[in-house]
Amino acid sequence: MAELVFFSGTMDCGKSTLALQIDHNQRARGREGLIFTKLDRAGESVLSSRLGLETTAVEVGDDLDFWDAVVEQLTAGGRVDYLICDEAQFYTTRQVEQLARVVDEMGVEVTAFGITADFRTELFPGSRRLIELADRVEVLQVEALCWCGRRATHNARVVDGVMVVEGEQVVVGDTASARAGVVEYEVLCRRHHMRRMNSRAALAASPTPDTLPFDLDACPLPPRP
Ligand SMILES: Nc1ncnc2c1ncn2[C@@H]1O[C@H](COP(=O)(O)OP(=O)(O)O)[C@@H](O)[C@H]1O
Ligand SMILES: Cc1cn([C@H]2C[C@H](O)[C@@H](COP(=O)(O)O)O2)c(=O)[nH]c1=O
Repeated sequence: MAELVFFSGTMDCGKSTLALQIDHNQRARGREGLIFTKLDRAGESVLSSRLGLETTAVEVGDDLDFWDAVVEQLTAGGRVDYLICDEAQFYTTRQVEQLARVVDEMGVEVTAFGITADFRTELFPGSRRLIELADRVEVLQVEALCWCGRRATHNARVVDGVMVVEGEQVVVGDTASARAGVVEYEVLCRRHHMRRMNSRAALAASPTPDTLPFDLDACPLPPRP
């Protein structure tokens, strides 16, 4: 029976890599599918992994209708066994509802991938609807790590080395950028996200440049805004 599955987690935990692997394995067995993405860092209509692999994909604009996209493919004589949907946090709630309908009424397997929450720890609309509707929500096996060694569970936005907690929900970016003024992201454990202690702040607070404060008491709480 077809399912709507949501692979969810922080940035940099291997979601796009898994999306490419699932597509590869399906194709290797003669199954045919459609690949979708939205606002991938590598550019329009590309699904890219930090491991260096990428593939072309359909760019999901706000007016794309998944039901219509599948019908169009079938009408043109194509087959659609599955959909791979990356960066699904950016999809609209209506689009996630269309995905559920594609599963239930067309029997097409839909696997979606996306970050759960934004830099303020608030759910993205697409992720919220996927959590509400998915048959299964899966956490990836590969652990992205906080600088302290704990499993990373949250995404921090960093500008010029400083963690920020205000701004637009959507700003495309990567987990490391050397360019000044450019938004970058760092994955953190909850403790360090709540303390607003990214790796740069931890380094500044450590007694020597080589020692990060693994002792939580050594991490000062930032002043309340
Ligand atoms: N040079 C590398 N060698 C081995 N693994 C790497 C390398 N660079 C990135 N990775 C792996 O790729 C993962 C990120 O994969 P990606 O699919 O781009 O993540 P996501 O889509 O979740 O943001 C990292 O967690 C790490 O395991
Ligand atoms: C936390 C957060 C992230 N984003 C953007 C940054 C990236 O372009 C994508 C996530 O991509 P990945 O393949 O999972 O690394 O989301 C954002 O726009 N807003 C945020 O708060």
